Amino acid sequence: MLDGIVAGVLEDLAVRQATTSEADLRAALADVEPPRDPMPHFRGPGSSVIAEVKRKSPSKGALADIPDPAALASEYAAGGAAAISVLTEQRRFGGSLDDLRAVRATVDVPVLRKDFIVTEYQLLEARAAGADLALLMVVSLPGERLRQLHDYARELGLTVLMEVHDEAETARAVEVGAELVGVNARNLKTLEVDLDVFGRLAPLIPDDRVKVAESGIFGPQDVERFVGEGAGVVLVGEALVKDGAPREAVAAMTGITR
Ligand SMILES: O=C(O)c1ccccc1NCC(=O)[C@H](O)[C@H](O)COP(=O)(O)O
Repeated sequence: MLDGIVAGVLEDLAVRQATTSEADLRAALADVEPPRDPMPHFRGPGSSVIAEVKRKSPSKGALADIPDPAALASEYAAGGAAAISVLTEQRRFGGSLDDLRAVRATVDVPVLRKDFIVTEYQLLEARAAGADLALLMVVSLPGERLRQLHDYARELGLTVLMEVHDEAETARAVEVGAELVGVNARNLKTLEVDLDVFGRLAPLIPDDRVKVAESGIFGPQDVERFVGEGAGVVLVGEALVKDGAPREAVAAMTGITR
């Protein structure tokens, strides 16, 4: 599954690279607002929510139309979301960098580019589109590539959300110095969701890092569980895009303490 997604991402990337050079993106950086730092909020008391704009997914198919991603993001922000995640992958998730631009221009909170990032170009593209954070998935970045992309993202001023799903990936994320470590309950190879993964991996992440619980979160009771296991932040997609009252749904998951 993951290999297929990344192959499609690389094909689409080649098309964009043919029309927009790295030099063009670098020039565009001059006109972009400076990055917003999510870490002070993430380190504050109680649970922070990263609320996701997600139209469809390989595991669940169509989730929500979302004709106006900026309007949905505004509702999330009004509910107290600490950051907005925008899935920019097009083929499987129906997202785009235009979604990210629209969201970033509308909300005041930091915005995450959620995509399958395996090249420096994609990081440059993210920042040029206004992203404040970028996702790096340890599983997709072998050897030195993880450190190289992490360091490059930091040079661009991006906060890295480094995603792991097992013990070996967690050790690599910690070793690289990731400040924000996301434990994805979803196995991206099988798409199975196992909510016990966070409790298993969280003790392997030093307490000076911020721990993010990702995927399969459907309400405050799930957030309470993950906060109890050490999460400072939860990342929620499906439950929020399908909720008729996203502002209230975010508010109910925000500020939960141990
Ligand atoms: O969501 C999927 O089916 C998926 C499949 C393959 C790779 C990534 C996938 N999702 C990305 C995410 O990590 C989630 O969108 C995010 O954690 C929110 O999950 P959820 O709250 O369960 O929608």
